[in-house]
Amino acid sequence: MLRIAIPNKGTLSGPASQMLRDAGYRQRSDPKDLACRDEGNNVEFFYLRPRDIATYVGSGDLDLGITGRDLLVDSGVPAAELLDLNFGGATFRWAAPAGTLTSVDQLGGKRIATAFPGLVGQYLDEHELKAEVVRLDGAVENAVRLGVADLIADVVETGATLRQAGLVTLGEPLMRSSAILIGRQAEPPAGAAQLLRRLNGVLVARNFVMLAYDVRADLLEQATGLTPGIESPTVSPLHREGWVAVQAMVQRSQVHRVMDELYELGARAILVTDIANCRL
Ligand SMILES: Nc1ncnc2c1ncn2[C@@H]1O[C@H](COP(=O)(O)OP(=O)(O)OP(=O)(O)O)[C@@H](O)[C@H]1O
Ligand SMILES: O=P(O)(O)OC[C@H]1O[C@H](OP(=O)(O)OP(=O)(O)O)[C@H](O)[C@@H]1O
Ligand SMILES: [Mg+2]
Repeated sequence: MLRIAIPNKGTLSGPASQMLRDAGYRQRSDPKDLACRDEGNNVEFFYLRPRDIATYVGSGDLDLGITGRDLLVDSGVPAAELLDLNFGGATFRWAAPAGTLTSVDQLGGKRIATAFPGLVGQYLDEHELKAEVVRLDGAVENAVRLGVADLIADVVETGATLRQAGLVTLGEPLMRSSAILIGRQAEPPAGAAQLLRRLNGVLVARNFVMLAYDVRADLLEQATGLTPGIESPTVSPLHREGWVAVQAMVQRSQVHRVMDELYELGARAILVTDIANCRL
């Protein structure tokens, strides 16, 4: 039975369970449950702190896990990223009170508050900078005004927490994070192929829609140029002489532009449908 670690609390917890549900797996019904067996799919889920998940997967005690890329790097555990799950996106950034620091070259000798000392330490080593890392558990944005640090390094999603604390970001992000599926090594463990196929199916279903339209046959080349699909568009004859029906997958983020361009070309009956799931 495949044993998979997923976040029990926090930002990644709900979306991770939802993605697994969308992929056809059973999930806990009580948020206090710490494990859930899905006999039909031969999988058991263990609900753990996202920060601890790399430890269980890196040691080989669990086969796979869902955690944040920043948490994996921070842990220092040599586990491998198998798949970007495309939720829980955030950057990890330096921030300081406005008007104090202007460049990351000034980090040397400063006190840096963070809940990610591994990630920050790695950056400082790589850039041959010496600074004091003040390890905190959370609410890191308070550290500067309370006097324990000169700047912070923390997760930034909307930037609202930084603004409220009077902090501004400094330099480029240390990293861009999102939820990822991790394994002990780059080669997925035995029995993981079905899970990976299903998760990829959910990712594609979320990112693409199915577009269908009718177009004059002499405009088909131009129309399919706008909707090349993933492999190739499906073209079917229409009862109406000289017209064809086309179906193709289109990126959800592009669909309105593509519909406008198809309409201008002369396509009609342009319909968009959500894809519930797929295997490509
Ligand atoms: N707005 C956000 N706040 C915190 N973490 C976020 C946010 N958006 C994405 N993440 C990601 O979620 C992971 C942190 O999750 P974790 O559960 O450890 O903290 P949390 O969601 O802040 O919960 P808590 O602090 O209440 O324990 C990291 O990978 C981080 O990049
Ligand atoms: O850019 P934003 O959208 O404001 O989000 C980022 C903030 O949210 C998280 O804090 P959380 O609420 O989890 O509190 P914590 O610091 O105690 O973990 C994170 O640690 C940042 O402080
Ligand atoms: Mg938090």
